[in-house]
Amino acid sequence: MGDPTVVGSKQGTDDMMPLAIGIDIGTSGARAVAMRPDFSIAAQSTVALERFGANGRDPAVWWEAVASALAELLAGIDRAAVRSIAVDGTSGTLLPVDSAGRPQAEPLMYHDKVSDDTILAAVAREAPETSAAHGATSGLAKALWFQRLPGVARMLHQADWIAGQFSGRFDISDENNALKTGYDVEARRWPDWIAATGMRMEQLPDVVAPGSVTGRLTPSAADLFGLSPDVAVVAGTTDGCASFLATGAIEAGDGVTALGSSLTIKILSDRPISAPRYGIYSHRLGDAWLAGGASNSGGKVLAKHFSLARIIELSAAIDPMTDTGLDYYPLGTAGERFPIADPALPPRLEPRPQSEADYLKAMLEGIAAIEALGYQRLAELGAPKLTSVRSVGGGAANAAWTAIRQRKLGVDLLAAFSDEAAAGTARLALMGASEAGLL
Ligand SMILES: Nc1ncnc2c1ncn2[C@@H]1O[C@H](COP(=O)(O)OP(=O)(O)O)[C@@H](O)[C@H]1O
Ligand SMILES: O=C(CO)[C@H](O)[C@H](O)COP(=O)(O)O
Repeated sequence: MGDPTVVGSKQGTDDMMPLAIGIDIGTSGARAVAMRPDFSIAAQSTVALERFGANGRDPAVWWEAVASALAELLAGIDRAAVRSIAVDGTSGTLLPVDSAGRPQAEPLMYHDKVSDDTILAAVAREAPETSAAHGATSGLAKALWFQRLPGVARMLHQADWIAGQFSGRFDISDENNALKTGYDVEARRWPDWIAATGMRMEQLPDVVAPGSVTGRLTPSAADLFGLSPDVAVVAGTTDGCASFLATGAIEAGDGVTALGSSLTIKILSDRPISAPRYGIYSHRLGDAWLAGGASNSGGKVLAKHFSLARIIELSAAIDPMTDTGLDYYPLGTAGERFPIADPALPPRLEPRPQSEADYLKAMLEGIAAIEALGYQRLAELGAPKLTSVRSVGGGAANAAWTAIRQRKLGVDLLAAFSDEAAAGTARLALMGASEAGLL
């Protein structure tokens, strides 16, 4: 992916270097990053979804937020320098569209569950033990649910649909988004067992590697943003993979922990590791693999008990070098995906100490223990030895938590090149522009 140490963040229009744009459509908003070929960031922008209404599951709201973030980004750079655009989105969010890309139902978001027993039984029966398509939140379960609707031509992931607004293509996805919909990333095709679940194969999107060019801007998208119709649209990825790429981690054994609303960990591996019994799956990136999983623990649990201001205030009073010994497993509600896959796992947040700072500290310790267990499970299953961890997400800024994690993980915690998923996706946009000879 190039040398992540070549950095230098400069805002403005003072150079004529070509630019690639990465767009991240996430749980709370849309972000855009313009990146130069040396991976330095020329400009970035953020727009909250709520600016366009409270319904974060309305594709029209996603697009308004993306269009607004892109317009803001383009106002600060030379539009003629833009060569390519790629998009990442929440992993496992699916929507059914007609042949013109019009949504045929409200999307099912990444955390939505399909509760139809026939669908879940069909996937459980047909999917190989190692498939990431198992479970009620999988993309495949959602596709099987949606295919009952009339008028559906294709199932698209959130990132595919946004990219389609740029390219006019509503029939294509990337290997990372397709993983949880059952795509076989080792054989690089939709496997035959999917048809046996009852899925209409023609409704699944074509799949290409992240970073491949899928088309050019439509004349209307080019007009809307004042960009050349030669700008390449490049296959993107999931938000989790994009966050990994943004950090600049490139060596086998490099780990990345995302301390956002949830806790996601990934390690760069020379082989895929798949163990749905622990919620572990592997995304493919070229000939390397991002092995890991996502826990339901994380910042959302902290936010249930403390305001952000209180977290910051209390964290300053925490001594990270001692342990409370409370052994919490912080969850918002019962149910965990990784490193323990148990839909009924209860939260463990007792006994409650008198001091509020100790209560927060015990939660931070508990989340750090889940993170350490996650990396340990990956090692047990054959992942390379963990050599370092880079951190992204809101919790990465908490110094007391970082010190607690350092003790529990026992490896160097390194600075991330960027903690914006959009910067990881901009790297894919650069790959595509390079492939198309546009740099
Ligand atoms: N200083 C902090 N210490 C601990 N947690 C924090 C801190 N700042 C933010 N958070 C947590 O990070 C989460 C937001 O992180 P972010 O990466 O923006 O989330 P998202 O996954 O929704 O994109 C919130 O749930 C919040 O509780
Ligand atoms: O919880 C999520 C929603 O933001 C993440 O998308 C997800 O857990 C990470 O998935 P992946 O590893 O496939 O990128």
